[in-house]
Amino acid sequence: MAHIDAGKTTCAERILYCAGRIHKTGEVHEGTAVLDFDPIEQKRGITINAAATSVAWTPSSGLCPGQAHRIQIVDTPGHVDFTIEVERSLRVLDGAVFVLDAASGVECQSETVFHQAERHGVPSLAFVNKIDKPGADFDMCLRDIRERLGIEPVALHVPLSGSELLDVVHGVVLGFDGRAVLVSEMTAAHRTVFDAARATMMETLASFDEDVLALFCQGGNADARTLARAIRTGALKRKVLPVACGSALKNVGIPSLLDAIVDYLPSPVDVPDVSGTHPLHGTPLTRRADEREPFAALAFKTVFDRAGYLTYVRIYSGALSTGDGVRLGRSGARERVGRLFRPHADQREEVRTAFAGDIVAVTGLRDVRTGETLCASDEPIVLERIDTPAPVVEVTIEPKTADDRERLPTALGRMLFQDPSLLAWVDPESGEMRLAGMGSLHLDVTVTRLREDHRVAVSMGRPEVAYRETIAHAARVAYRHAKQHGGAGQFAGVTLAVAPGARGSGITFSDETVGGCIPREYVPAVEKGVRAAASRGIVAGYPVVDVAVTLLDGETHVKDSNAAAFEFAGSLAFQKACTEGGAILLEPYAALEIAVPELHAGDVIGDLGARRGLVQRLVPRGRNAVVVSARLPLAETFDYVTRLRGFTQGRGTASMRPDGYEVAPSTRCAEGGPKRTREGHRTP
Ligand SMILES: Nc1nc2c(ncn2[C@@H]2O[C@H](COP(=O)(O)OP(=O)(O)OP(=O)(O)O)[C@@H](O)[C@H]2O)c(=O)[nH]1
Repeated sequence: MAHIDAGKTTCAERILYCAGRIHKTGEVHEGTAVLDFDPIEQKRGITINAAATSVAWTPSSGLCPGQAHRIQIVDTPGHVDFTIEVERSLRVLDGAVFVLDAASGVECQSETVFHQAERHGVPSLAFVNKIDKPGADFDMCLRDIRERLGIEPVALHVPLSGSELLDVVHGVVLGFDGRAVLVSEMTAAHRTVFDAARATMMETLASFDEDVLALFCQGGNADARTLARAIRTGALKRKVLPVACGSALKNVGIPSLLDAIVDYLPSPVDVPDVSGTHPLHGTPLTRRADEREPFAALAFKTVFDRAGYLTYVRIYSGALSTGDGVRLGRSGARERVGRLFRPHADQREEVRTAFAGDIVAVTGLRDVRTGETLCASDEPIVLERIDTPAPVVEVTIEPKTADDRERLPTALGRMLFQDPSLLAWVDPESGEMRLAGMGSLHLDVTVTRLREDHRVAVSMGRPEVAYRETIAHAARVAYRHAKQHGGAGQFAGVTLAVAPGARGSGITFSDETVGGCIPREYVPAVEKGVRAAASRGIVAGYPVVDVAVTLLDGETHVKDSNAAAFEFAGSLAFQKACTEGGAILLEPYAALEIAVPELHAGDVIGDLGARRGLVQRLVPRGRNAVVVSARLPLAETFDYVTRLRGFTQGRGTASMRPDGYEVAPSTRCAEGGPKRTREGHRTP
């Protein structure tokens, strides 16, 4: 995982080469990388899909020399628009290699993905890539890791030149020639560098490892094994970040990176038991990564391919064989797996059985979406699902011909099934087809895919940001729903309080009723009604967020009250309360990082001011360059990169990520934002 262009794909290609999986390396910039196999990726020179593969690796040194290991690799995209690929990969991986560009250090998106890994409890290992590049600065990267990521780095290597590394754990010099590692003794000059790096390493490890601490206090030096063990403990507990370095392009440092993956990242058996819940009674359950345990796996990706749907699953416990029947964790539905494949980019190797720890692609599953649990029919479990980020940008799409119009629903249906960060709906007022995604690149790629993969040509309107709604102040309302003339009646009374919640808190619901004024079993129905109303919006049809809802009181009728009546009352009470609470529009914001030559910094800052941006930080980078960090409305970023290139003569680069919501200026609220209606437009 990494910021865009840090070198993930190049790194993964060299790993495949060094491990003997491929015999010739492909290049991203020539469109020949094995892992960027999709024609759209090759044309654009970026990764869009997370591609899975695996290699066999036998470390030559370290904690388990001579022991064969299998490393499963998922190469993720760096562009923020494809964040779902990172999210679903991190959800099922045991460790992450965090690739940095040695000349750029920790960039905006690197910070995001590192914290994403932290959120999933996934231990990381950093690889400072591109040490061959002019301006490469390994010490700056270590400083950035400490300051921006808030974790202590442990340098495993020190780059001696663009092609040689000093191995700080083993005290030798490493050179690289194709797949071979050339180990040589240190010279006197190397020794000075080594002593300083080793002392720093000992000091860092002594902060949590007793053995290293004892040696450190006596002024002694630890042997390589003691150090490696301490680094492993620190890395798995996420107390330190081991940092390897090299140049993927020049094939420097890759075998050492593979050794470090084996030594410092967890294997499936090191990962704590995977936890889930019983689908019926919700009781917590755990499973060990053991093939004798009942089968449990998580589907993390589905790809539509010539042979139908191909579902990628990570097996957590037990084993899965061709033709096995499986239960879907949530719905309890049964499906039968067809064939099993070990993926290698767009190639696959068929296997009969896969075990705990494996990542395999299976055919035959028709209704399995991202985040669905597959389990043994007699030992059901539901594993934690995969979070889907909310789309922030929308467009109108228009099929070009009658033929395209006819084929669009099927094609779009398949794309929505594969990509949970995409939404599509028909605007009930205008009858237009709307598409929402993570950014303009995401939508652009979707439209290209519709044309190239599904032969459906559509034109795309101007991208617009996806607004949200919230309330300005607290309110309290009582609502009574009574329909009691003739036949079966409907009665429910609900008193709700709404209050503005913290940004990013979504809708929180708490029940403070006493004395059984609303029977226990109807409280979830009230909550369901509230959430449904929130998703429909109050002022302009955008989802309502950041509201704390409290159920205070209610009324029940012995005969005429039921869940449907309470759901309806909850929904209406919430709508009324939000209207009284002054519903307002929120617009999405972006965090932006702009690297420019110093002489253009003034222009950049002036332009940001004109776009309602707030400059947060100005940090010098290398010689004569600065990095400007700013926050501005997402709507102001659509043509930013083109404009920036214009006024910096192509020398400025910018990267951004969505960064929450802020109240939209009142003029926009008065306009009601883009035209929306209330009913059901958000259903995919
Ligand atoms: N000088 C130098 N260039 C490199 C190195 N590694 C990769 N590159 C170049 O950097 C560019 C980006 O490399 P990729 O491997 O596509 O980077 P990525 O992180 O996979 O990119 P995305 O997946 O699109 O985010 C390509 O032009 C590579 O040739 C390196 O070690 N040194």
